[in-house]
Amino acid sequence: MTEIPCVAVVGAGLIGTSVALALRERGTEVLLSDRDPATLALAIELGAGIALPDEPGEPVDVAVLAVPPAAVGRTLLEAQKRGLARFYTDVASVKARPVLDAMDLGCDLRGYVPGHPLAGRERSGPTAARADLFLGRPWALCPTEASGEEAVETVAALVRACGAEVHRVDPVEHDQAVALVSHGPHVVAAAVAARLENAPQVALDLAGQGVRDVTRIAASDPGLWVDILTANAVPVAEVLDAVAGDLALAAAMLRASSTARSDVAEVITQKVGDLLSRGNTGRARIPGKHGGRPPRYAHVQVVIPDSPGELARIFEAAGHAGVNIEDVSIEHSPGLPVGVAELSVRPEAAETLTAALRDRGWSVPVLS
Ligand SMILES: NC(=O)C1=CN([C@@H]2O[C@H](COP(=O)(O)OP(=O)(O)OC[C@H]3O[C@@H](n4cnc5c(N)ncnc54)[C@H](O)[C@@H]3O)[C@@H](O)[C@H]2O)C=CC1
Ligand SMILES: O=C(O)C(=O)Cc1ccc(O)cc1
Repeated sequence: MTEIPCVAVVGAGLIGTSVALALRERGTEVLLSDRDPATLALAIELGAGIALPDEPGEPVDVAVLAVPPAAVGRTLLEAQKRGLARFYTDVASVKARPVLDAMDLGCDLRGYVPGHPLAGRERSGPTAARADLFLGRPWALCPTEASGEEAVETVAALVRACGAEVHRVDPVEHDQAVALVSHGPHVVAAAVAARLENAPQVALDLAGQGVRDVTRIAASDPGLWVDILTANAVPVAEVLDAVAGDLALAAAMLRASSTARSDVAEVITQKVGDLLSRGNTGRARIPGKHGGRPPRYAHVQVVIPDSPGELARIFEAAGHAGVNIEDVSIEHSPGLPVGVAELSVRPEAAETLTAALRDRGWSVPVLS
């Protein structure tokens, strides 16, 4: 496997810091930069690497440009001007536009291998970064005709070092594909969530897991996403037109069914059923078990009363049991006297933690 001893990451946000943390775990030296000094300081504090010196030095093996799509071309040009790296890649969610920008700006394309990890989160910045973000996830590499073979091999080795799987795709084909599986769904999630903006409190109180699942990505940074969507405008518009067509038909059928004779209403609702069945088929085609992310942590769920200090007591109990809590999230429905804390721990510690919490009287459901 190609060795990558030293990498530079330009843009120390969610993706840049996650790449840096993943590579640090493998012993790679990482030099970080960000135009925002506070972001850079935070990424360094999190152990993602050290600051890239202002003065140019020896080129690193690979520079990862983890900036918004519209900034990729210029960032590549500046990095190449200072001789930052032997090879360059980016992580932008669109590929054709940054490649065109790089060409227009006169960048050297031989060492540049455009890339895109299909893994992310609805949060931005280094504090949301995770070393395991890319484990088992697809990562598109879209070499241009100018990309050299050594550049492609070295960037592919970096992707694998992050735990991801390389998929070589043409940039235009990539953009059409992600319009369907990422960018279109993002706008649909935002449109569903936007319905809740002025929703009555009673509706919000009744919100269950379904609406949370459908709208999770609607919590993402609008500024970044406007950049992504406008850089992939036509393919995304085509997906949205198709979704809008299905929705318009469903709405028309439902409205007609409410006033139609029962035999006609049955035919009409069948049309709605057809859409739901097509949805079942499409959903089943998404790679699941085999294409999914292998679990790194076990999750222990604890039912917690909504009272001050309860979470602190759980952490204390975990500490007494010698278990380190790697992550925690809390699911809480307003108005209910209890919530559920999900504690992420190393798999070998899950049993100890479960026993310790049950001993102290907490309810720890068995997870299937
Ligand atoms: N958010 C996600 O889930 C995913 C994002 N991406 C792509 O990764 C890239 C970065 O996105 P995130 O990490 O989510 O955003 P982020 O907002 O967390 O991080 C971007 C960082 O780049 C810095 N930056 C912006 N322009 C810069 C410049 N010219 N020079 C140096 N630093 C600069 C910002 O200060 C910020 O810290 C984008 O191109 C995005 O399309 C790819 C996969 C998933
Ligand atoms: O949060 C999620 O599940 C995502 O799917 C995030 C995401 C956002 C942008 C990308 O280009 C790729 C992945």
